[in-house]
Amino acid sequence: MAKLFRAAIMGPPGSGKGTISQRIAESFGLKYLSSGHYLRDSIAANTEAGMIVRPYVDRGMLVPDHVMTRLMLPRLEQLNGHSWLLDGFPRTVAQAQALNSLYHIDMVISLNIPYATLSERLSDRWIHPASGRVYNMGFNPPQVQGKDDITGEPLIQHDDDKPEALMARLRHYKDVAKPVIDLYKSQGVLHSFSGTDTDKIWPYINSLLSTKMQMQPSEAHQTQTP
Ligand SMILES: Nc1ncnc2c1ncn2[C@@H]1O[C@H](COP(=O)(O)OP(=O)(O)OP(=O)(O)O)[C@@H](O)[C@H]1O
Ligand SMILES: O=c1ccn([C@@H]2O[C@H](COP(=O)(O)OP(=O)(O)O)[C@@H](O)[C@H]2O)c(=O)[nH]1
Repeated sequence: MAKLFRAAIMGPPGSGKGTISQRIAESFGLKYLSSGHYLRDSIAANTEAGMIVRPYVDRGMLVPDHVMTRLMLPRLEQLNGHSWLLDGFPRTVAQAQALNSLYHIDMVISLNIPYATLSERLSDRWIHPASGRVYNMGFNPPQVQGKDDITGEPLIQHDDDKPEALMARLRHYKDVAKPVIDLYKSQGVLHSFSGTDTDKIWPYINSLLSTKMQMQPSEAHQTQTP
């Protein structure tokens, strides 16, 4: 049976998590689970989960840990038997501890990108809400302006990508993420990447993943494989 690989990607808004995750999922066949996409989809579909999280997401506040873990852990259970990559979860130490109690995390990728780059990217970020595909008018523009390449559906911008909201989100990210990053560092699974361009960072992530995915211990040695 194929060896399973479990990873998470962290970084401030606009650091390229979604862009890099898309490449990792395509190149290495990992299932991609983004907490932000999942919550936004749930809100759009008016599900019970969506109604619970809406007040937080609308205000750009973190959803409480117990709600988040209750929503995300069953999603991971559905990925039983697959390698996966998480984006946006875990966001806090409590979430990381809940995840750690069930799964061995093989790798955490942390992205360090200068503020000016984040701000410039996000002011020009366009999203296809149904799939989460991201575009940027300079970096990876859609083939037809304002339309998703695959479905032709309209692209949208998030209100909280505007510079004023971004500054607050970044400050908040730093406070909350630091202890999570420290936790994964102490577990020896953290890999940090700095730079202003995903295309320059990507070859390093690609080669690291190629090496690590070959070096996986047998499943018998993993802490748990639910
Ligand atoms: N792990 C989490 N814990 C708590 N709340 C979360 C979590 N993941 C997502 N959320 C909620 O969903 C919202 C959107 O999540 P998302 O990951 O898209 O955040 P974001 O800051 O917009 O990210 P980015 O711009 O990097 O894609 C957050 O503002 C928050 O309300
Ligand atoms: O080197 C890069 C990487 C990403 N982007 C764009 O920057 C925005 C933020 O990227 P992403 O959504 O992947 O970041 P996240 O918020 O998920 O970390 C998107 O419009 C990307 O198309 C960019 O212009 N240059």
